[in-house]
Amino acid sequence: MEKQTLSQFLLDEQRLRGIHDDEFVLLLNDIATACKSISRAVCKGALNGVMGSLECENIQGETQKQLDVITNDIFIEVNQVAGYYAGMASEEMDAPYEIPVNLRKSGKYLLLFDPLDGSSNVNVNISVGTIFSILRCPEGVENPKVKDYLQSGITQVCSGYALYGSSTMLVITAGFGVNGFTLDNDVGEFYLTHLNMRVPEDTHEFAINMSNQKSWEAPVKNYIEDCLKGTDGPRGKQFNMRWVASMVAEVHRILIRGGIFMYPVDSKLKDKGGKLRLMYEANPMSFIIEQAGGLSSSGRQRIVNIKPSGLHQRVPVIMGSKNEVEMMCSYY
Ligand SMILES: O=P(O)(O)OC[C@H]1O[C@](O)(COP(=O)(O)O)[C@@H](O)[C@@H]1O
Ligand SMILES: [Mg+2]
Ligand SMILES: [Mg+2]
Repeated sequence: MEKQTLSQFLLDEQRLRGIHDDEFVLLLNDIATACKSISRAVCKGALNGVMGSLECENIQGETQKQLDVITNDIFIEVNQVAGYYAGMASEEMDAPYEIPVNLRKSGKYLLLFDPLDGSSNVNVNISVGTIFSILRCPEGVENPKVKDYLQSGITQVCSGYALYGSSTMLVITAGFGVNGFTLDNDVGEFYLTHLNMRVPEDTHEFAINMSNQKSWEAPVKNYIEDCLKGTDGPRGKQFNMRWVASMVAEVHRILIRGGIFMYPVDSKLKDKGGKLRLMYEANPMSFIIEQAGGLSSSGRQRIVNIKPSGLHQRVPVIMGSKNEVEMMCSYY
């Protein structure tokens, strides 16, 4: 079988379907480059001396940067050079990052990202990832402010994630289905390995942090209770459970074999609105899941319809196999 690189795939889509402009193809290549670089940093693990989750001193007494910060810097550095973005916002930065004036060119887009998702897993060698979302910069805005980023998920031009697991994968959507690419480390290229990914409509596997059970809202409690009753309960089937504590790994599993992923609001999170961030996690992953035929909801509304009120806003998240998400939401 002929292997197709990410660039070849994007150029083919551009030529055959006329769906991307040159700038967009180049911009996705930069995202891929940043993810390759992060993959190297993550894979080096303790050899890089950056496994700690807090700033700490290495054996030479030098202050080490935590991997969250290193991956954030990589993402900015690689993606700002070409000048396609008017600005960037990250889970790791309080305020939007302003692109230096000498690097600003067309500046058509805004880039939002979670550079290291599942970071609590990094020093125990469990899969982590990077999540990104691309929005259009409002017309005529050269130096975007927070309000310019506060666009509903439905307006995303593109979103995706990189998963640093047993292999490194890049999974993207630009609103025309979802495609997955696997990094060939020998060549340093992402190759198309998962064409037109689809989430199976039914599942008997849920993912939720069960340790929060006593703090959940009634609909979540009732839904999980019914799942746990197995073949004798109202669902009439035995459920399996997974919890990696890396949203990227969880969503990837669901894309491959179906499932439902939930991080609902609970009494501990009520003041914050939820655990996961709308702009950096919930929206980009919802775009992917919906483009693959799944559903994504806060329990009360479609996530991509939420009008953001803040850059770091948090929301409840329920996403995955269509029929199971519909069933879960019916408990609300
Ligand atoms: O440790 P918990 O409460 O189970 O939370 C796990 C969730 O938190 C996250 O790790 C949050 O992401 P960050 O690591 O980017 O902060 C998700 O990936 C994951 O689903
Ligand atoms: Mg995250
Ligand atoms: Mg993170």
